[in-house]
Parts: sequence; structure tokens; C-alpha cells
Amino acid sequence: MSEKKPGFLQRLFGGNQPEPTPAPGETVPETPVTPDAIPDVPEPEAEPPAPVEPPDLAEPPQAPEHDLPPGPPESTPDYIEDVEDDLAAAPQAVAEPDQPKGWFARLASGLKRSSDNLTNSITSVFTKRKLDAATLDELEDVLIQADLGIDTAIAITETLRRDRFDKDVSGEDVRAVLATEVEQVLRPVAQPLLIDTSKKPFIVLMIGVNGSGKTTTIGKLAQKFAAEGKSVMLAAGDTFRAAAIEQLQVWGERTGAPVIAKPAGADASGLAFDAVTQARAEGRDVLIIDTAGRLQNRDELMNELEKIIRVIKKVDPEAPHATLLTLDATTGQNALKQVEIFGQRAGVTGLVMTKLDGTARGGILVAIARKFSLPVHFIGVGEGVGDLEPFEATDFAKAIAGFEPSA
Ligand SMILES: Nc1nc2c(ncn2[C@@H]2O[C@H](COP(=O)(O)OP(=O)(O)OP(=O)(O)O)[C@@H](O)[C@H]2O)c(=O)[nH]1
Repeated sequence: MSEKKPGFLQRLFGGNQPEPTPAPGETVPETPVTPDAIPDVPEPEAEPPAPVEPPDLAEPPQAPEHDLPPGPPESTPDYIEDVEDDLAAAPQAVAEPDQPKGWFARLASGLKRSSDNLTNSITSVFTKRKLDAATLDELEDVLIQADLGIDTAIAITETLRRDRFDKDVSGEDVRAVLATEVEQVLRPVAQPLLIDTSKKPFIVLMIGVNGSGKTTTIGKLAQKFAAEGKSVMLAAGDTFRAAAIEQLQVWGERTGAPVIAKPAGADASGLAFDAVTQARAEGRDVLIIDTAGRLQNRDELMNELEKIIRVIKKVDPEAPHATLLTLDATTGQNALKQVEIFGQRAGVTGLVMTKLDGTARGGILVAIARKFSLPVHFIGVGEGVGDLEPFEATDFAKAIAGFEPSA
């Protein structure tokens, strides 16, 4: 699935850098990505999800808020048809899958803030200096501040201490060691999401904190699976927000996947049950279930998530076959807590890291990989449908260390 087009190297450090997505919790003052953006440590207090919110500005086109009449679940409820009429008249805000750049260029471009942050700091530490203990200490600080995690920071400095102590070391030498170490950490977790076609449907449950990119990722995945010829169904399990239901309907329209939805405020477990039953009856290949965003420290919301999973298991005891946690890279260290708690409560089977384009803290993925060894299936470096790709350790390691793919 990974697309490698020629010509991307020139754009690696590229001039036509898109305006980075603002990153909540960044040290650099920025404008928030969305109203739902999650602040960094200390952990924010959750606002209980509101039944109706105005749509995110950066989301796909949103119809005006509708009063959603109650009714039985069905593939295309009447109120959705009204929404679709409105959407048809609205401009399409979701990026078209036309991607002038190759994937590595987009990855490098997206990770540019992270890699600039690292490479500039490394360069400032290694300006014509022999490698001594003080320099190694400084380097360790730089690596920790880049969110790579203490273990990785120590591994890198220990390698340098062993091989290069008291010798001239350039920033580029250090970046090479960094790339090698990061790749070693990431290689075991870079695993594709394998769809077991013997499951009809293969059920993917998408979970994560508010605004982490669940719905957008579902849309991007639906597009990928549909392009592979799979028959996909979506379930609008974020029943807290009418806008989220509509957002998923837009993705359903775009990808040709029917969307099981209920009016906002409906019971998410009931919706999941109906969706699994219907997808099974229709012999669908893949069912992707959206869920409302919830902070991991909100016990009652985590209980609700556990209930959704119990209800899914009533129809298929082996399901969900994949429980994917979407992590917003801009949340930095808080992502470690999210993996831990969602893992305990919901049995996360794999990770998707989004918004790597909006942060200088992409190193957090390395810390997460080392600590949890959970598969990382996909990373997102933009809002467009082509900005989600299977995760590849070598590409990521080279991009974050500021190298070209062939280096
Ligand atoms: N820059 C950037 N933005 C992204 C990426 N993935 C998602 N987004 C944006 O992040 C915002 C939130 O995405 P959603 O998919 O609505 O997040 P969610 O987790 O479903 O949100 P809730 O339903 O509120 O929990 C939207 O504006 C997306 O376009 C990414 O990889 N890069």
C-alpha cells in the first residue's frame, strides 16, 4: 500500500512546507488544531461530551445542525438523507486523494518540525567538539526533551560513549546513530493491520481521546479497504455528537460504505450491536465502529467503552478483531498514559498515530514503541485521505533524524 513516487527526495526538507497543524501542548505558542484539541500534561479534565457541538472547522463539510428524530437503526436513516442533501450543496473540504508528493516526502514534510527540533539541537551540541561526558549529558537531555524516552536517549548516548568517546563527532554522526537506534526500536512494532477475510465481518473498533482523529482515520481506512475491493460498513458509534455522525456519513458517501447510525444521544452499545448484526447478515468484509472520544481518566466513560465491547462479543465472542487506539502526536507524553489505560480497559491491539505533521514531538512514538511493544499500524501526517499510511520503521527513523530515504 505504501506509495513511493520518484521526486520526493528534493522535497524532503521541502520549501513548500504546508502550514503545520497547530499543536496543543507544544512549547511554541500555537493556535489549537480544533476545539477538541487535547492539552498536554498535566492531564486535562474532561468535559463530558456534549450532545451537540458545532462542527470542527478542519473537518469535512458539516451540514447545519439538524434535529435528529428518533427512529430504528438503518443504513440510511431519513435524517441522514436530509444531511446528505445539504452536504451535496456544500463544498468538499476533505482533501481529494490526489497526492502530488510521494509518501516519504509527505512523511518527511510532516515530521519536519520533529526532525528540525532534533537535528538543530544535536547540531548545537556537537559543534566541533570531542565527545566528552558533558557533551553526552547534553545530548541525553536533548533526546529526552524530544520525547524519545529515557531508554532510547540512554541507548543512543551509550552507543556513542562506547564507539566514539574522546573522538571528533559531528552532528551527522550523531543523527546516524539516532536513526539506527530509532529504527531498531520501531522495527518490531511496525506491523500492518491484517484483515482476516475469514471473519465476516472483520470488526475494527476505533477508540481514543477526544479529537485524536478516530473519525478521520476511519474514513481514510474505509477508503483503503474499499480500494482493495473489500466491502466495508461503518458504524457511527460516536453518538454523543451529531456532527460526528454527519462526519462519518460524509466518509461513507465518499467511500461507498453504508453507515449504521442512530440519532445523537442514542446508546452506543445498542448501535454497535445493531451494526455487528447487520454487517454479519450482509456478509461484509470489514465493519469499522467509531466511538465517542473519551479521556482515559474518565471512569464512567471507560465503563461505557467496556460495555460496548461486551455487547459486540455477544454477537461475535472473538470480536473486536482489532481495537485500534488513535493517538494524537501533539499530546506528547500524555499519549503514554492513554496507551496504558486504554490498553488495560479496552484491550488495545494496535495503534494509529495521527497529526505527526502538527508537532515537534513525533519522538513520542519511539517512547511508546519501546514501552508497550504494541503494533503501530498506521501514521497520519495530514488531514487528506492520502495522508494515512502503513507505518514503516526505516522511513520514520530516517525522516525524524533528518536523512533522505537512501541514506
Ligand atoms: N493535521 C492533521 N490533522 C488530522 C490528522 N488526523 C485527523 N486530523 C484532524 O483532527 C481533527 C479531529 O479529527 P476527528 O477525526 O474528528 O477526531 P475524533 O477522534 O473522531 O474526534 P471526537 O469525535 O471528538 O472524539 C479533525 O480536524 C481532523 O481533520 C492528521 O494526521 N493530521
